[in-house]
Amino acid sequence: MIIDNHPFSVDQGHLMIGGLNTIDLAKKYGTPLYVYDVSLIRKNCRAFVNTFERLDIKAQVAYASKAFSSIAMLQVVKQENLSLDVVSEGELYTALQADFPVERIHLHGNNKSMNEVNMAIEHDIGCIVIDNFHDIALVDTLLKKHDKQMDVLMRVTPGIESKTHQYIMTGNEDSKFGFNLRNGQAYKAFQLLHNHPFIRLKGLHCHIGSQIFETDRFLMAADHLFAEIAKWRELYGYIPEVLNLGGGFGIRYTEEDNPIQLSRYAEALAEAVKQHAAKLSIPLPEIWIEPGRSIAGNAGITLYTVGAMKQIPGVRQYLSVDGGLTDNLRPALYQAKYDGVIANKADFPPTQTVSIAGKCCESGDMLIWDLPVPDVDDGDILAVFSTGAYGYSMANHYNRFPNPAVIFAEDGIDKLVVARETYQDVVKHDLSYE
Ligand SMILES: Cc1ncc(COP(=O)(O)O)c(C=O)c1O
Ligand SMILES: N[C@@H](CCCC[NH3+])C(=O)O
Repeated sequence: MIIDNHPFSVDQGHLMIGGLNTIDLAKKYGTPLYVYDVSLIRKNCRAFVNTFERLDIKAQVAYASKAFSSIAMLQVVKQENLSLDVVSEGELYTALQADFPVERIHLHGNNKSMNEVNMAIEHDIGCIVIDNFHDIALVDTLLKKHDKQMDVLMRVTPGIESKTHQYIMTGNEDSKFGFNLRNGQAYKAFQLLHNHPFIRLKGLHCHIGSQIFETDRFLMAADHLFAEIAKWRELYGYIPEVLNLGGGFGIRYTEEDNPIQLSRYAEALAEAVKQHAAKLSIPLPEIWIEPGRSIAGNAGITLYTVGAMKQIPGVRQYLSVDGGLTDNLRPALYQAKYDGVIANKADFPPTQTVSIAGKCCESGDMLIWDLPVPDVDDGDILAVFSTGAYGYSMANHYNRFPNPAVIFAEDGIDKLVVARETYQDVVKHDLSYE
């Protein structure tokens, strides 16, 4: 049985993932628990890689590790031959611990520190994405100090409002990211970077936002980028080797979402870049993309144990679980919607509508509003779907909750890949004042 397009089966009423029974996993590892179907992570990686291969286009698919970074995750991404986008020393450190090939790591960030850039240069990572004039000065100084050269991309802001939540738009005019194309900042930055003695400007980068369903805004971004490239080419003879069009490809969280197939994003971008390059009579640049959510999102679920239930007659039935905004901040931060199922009654017909509350001391700590469910008992297991991206990675310690464990499930084998935090972990940096 397929539930709402999520490729999870049901066996004797129990939700299965990666060939494993979610109820057994909840018993073995406790809840809340993040569980990933590793074969789905691999399938998502391959959807992009295979499309570019089929189109015979030189490309790099860089997993945006902010979506979910852990050593095991990056090892899977490495096995699938993807590249990697990191935005901090912590993400870069995790990549190094996973023994990720350094030449395929790209460093982002709108306020890179000296330590971050030093670490990137010392480890000879593949490329730094220059975001602003502060970055240019920093990278210039540190490359001189190390007496090294480095490939960079220049991140530009095309001034496009993507159709998504305001907090996750990044290509609009009023954005903290990148050099604005419209007001001439990008052109100024280009003049500093072009023919620089240590910095090799390999091309341009643009990321318009996250959880975007249509291709039209990506194509619009490509139009803006090529208009600028045409100018730089005419004035300086510049030809980009790489064009990075970012990530942001939308996924299904609930039935309201209608994402297109991942391969169609890749096809649309490839076609647009091909056409523009032909029009300018320049060689086809290598196409890089940076999917995060579309690699990890649908592959992950979170299991919770149901506890208190509160009925307010004529108003609402609250059903509280043992996690909440500490393991999934997205509903509280973006009013994000999720779908779920009572995992030990996965094929039971719904008899009521409930709202799933977290256990944090916040009225806004609601995971799902109005979920149809069968009769629910204390101790039932709730599975929330599509929590694989920006769930664990945005987990926090509000109310001093320890972070949950992460399990990888593949071909019927479960593997603990991030241990559950203990209360000792929670207080481990606290110092006494007695
Ligand atoms: C520069 C950059 N690249 C890639 C991503 C990944 O986005 P998504 O997870 O939506 O694919 C982000 C996040 O929005 C980003 O800021
Ligand atoms: N954290 C966001 C996406 C981050 C985008 C990164 N620039 C989300 O959960 O939707």
